Parts: sequence; structure tokens; C-alpha cells
Amino acid sequence: MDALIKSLRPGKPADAKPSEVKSPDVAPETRPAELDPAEFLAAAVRADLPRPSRAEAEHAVHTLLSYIGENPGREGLLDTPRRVVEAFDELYQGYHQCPAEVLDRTFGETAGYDDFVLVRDIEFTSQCEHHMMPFYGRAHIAYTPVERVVGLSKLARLTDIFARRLQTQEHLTAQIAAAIDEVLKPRGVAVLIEAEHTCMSVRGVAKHGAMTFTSRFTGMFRDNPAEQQRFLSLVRGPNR
Ligand SMILES: Nc1nc2c(ncn2[C@@H]2O[C@H](COP(=O)(O)OP(=O)(O)OP(=O)(O)O)[C@@H](O)[C@H]2O)c(=O)[nH]1
Ligand SMILES: [Zn+2]
Repeated sequence: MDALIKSLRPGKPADAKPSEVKSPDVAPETRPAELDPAEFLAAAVRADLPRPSRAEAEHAVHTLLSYIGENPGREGLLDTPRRVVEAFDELYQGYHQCPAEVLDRTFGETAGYDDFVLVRDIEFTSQCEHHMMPFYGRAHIAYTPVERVVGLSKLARLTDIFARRLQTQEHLTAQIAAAIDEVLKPRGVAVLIEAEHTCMSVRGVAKHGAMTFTSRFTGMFRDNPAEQQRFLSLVRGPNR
């Protein structure tokens, strides 16, 4: 796996802008610049980069409590900075996890299986990068394997790793598809995500129940409208 991640890091200079970095094997038009696999397939937190201490993070929560008009010294709030930082550790654990590793274990005994594999209704909760408020919903993921298949739970684990980072729904959708494409090299990937954003239901425009749909199709799903339609009808069809 290390070799895979290393092979995806084409000696990129630390200060290069993403737009200046070229992935060697992929035509530029097939993948947006921000989806450089060297960036998103490894764990995002690097041991060699300095991070604020836990005490500093708790102090920041203390400051926010004062900012909203609270008294951080009252009994009910004494442990709140610790709890909030622990909650952040949980909600943002995806920064410490490696998407490529999750897809590393594959199985070859598929009896010549040659159709797509669809895992529907993968529940997730993520945090929007604009407001740091939750958005939650379901991801539907299909891929058409070439010889080897991945464990089904790994598609859900992959979703969680990317969801447990600050995200936009579009970025989450694209990253899931790109990771599967990059590691499994399937004949195609289809990802559909439906989610409700609390930043537009409990604040701001306050529209409860508005659902956002995003999709990403690669390979045979992008090139063959019939396959795309078959995926969509299994995900959204009358048998639900
Ligand atoms: N495209 C996209 N937009 C998102 C996502 N999550 C939140 N947003 C939007 O991000 C936008 C941020 O808009 P801004 O005008 O900068 O921020 P704001 O003043 O808080 O906007 P309002 O939410 O309209 O009050 C809002 O329209 C949000 O609805 C997402 O996953 N994808
Ligand atoms: Zn938001």
C-alpha cells in the first residue's frame, strides 16, 4: 500500500500549486485538478506537520463560549471544551485515515462475475466546509470490477473516511468515485449522493427537507447511458 501511495506522489514540490502539478498517467481532462490522488488517497494528517495542541483546541472552544455570551466557568460548561474537542476528534477522524488502504484487500474468486456491484443506501454524516454544520444522507455506489472485487463494507468505510472531513457534497461525491477508480481500476464507477444540509435547514434560508443530489459517473457509466440508467433505476426505482 505504501508503494501505491508513493507511486501516486510524483515527486511533487511542497510549494507547488495544485494546478501546476500533473498526474503522469491520466489525461488532464478526465479528472479535475483538485482530485490529485497524491493528495486525497493518503491520510490527510501528516506527522511531520505541526498541529495545535489539545489544550489550545479546548481554549478555542472556551473563547467561542465567551463569544456567544456564555460564562465558560459555570458548572454545566466546565467540561464542554473537552467534550467538544473529543467530538471533533470523532467527526473529523477521516483526516487520519487512508482511503487507499481501505480498498487494498480484494478477492479474486468471483466465478467470472461481469456485471456492476451496487451498494445502495450507505448512510453517512459529513460536515459542510462553509459553516462546519452537518449534512447527512445516503450514498449509492456501484462499480464494475475487473477480475477482483473489494469487500462490500469497504465501500461504506471509504464513504465514512471522506465524510469525516470538511466537505462539499460535490467534492465528497467526486472523491469517492476517484478513489475507487484509482485503486481498483474498474470498468466504471457510479456514485449518487442524496443529503440534507443543516446549514440550509436550521439556519440561513431555513428550508427543512430540501434534498441535494449529486452524482459522478466514470468509465462505462459515463460512456453508456443505458448502464447509467440501470444504475439510477436500481437506486431510485419503483421497487424501493
Ligand atoms: N455547492 C455547495 N454549496 C454548499 C454545500 N454546503 C453548503 N453550501 C452552500 O454554501 C453557500 C455559502 O454561501 P455564502 O453566501 O458564502 O455563505 P452564507 O452567507 O452563510 O450563505 P447562506 O447559507 O445563504 O446564509 C450557501 O449557499 C450554502 O447553502 C455543498 O456541499 N455544496
Ligand atoms: Zn454549510
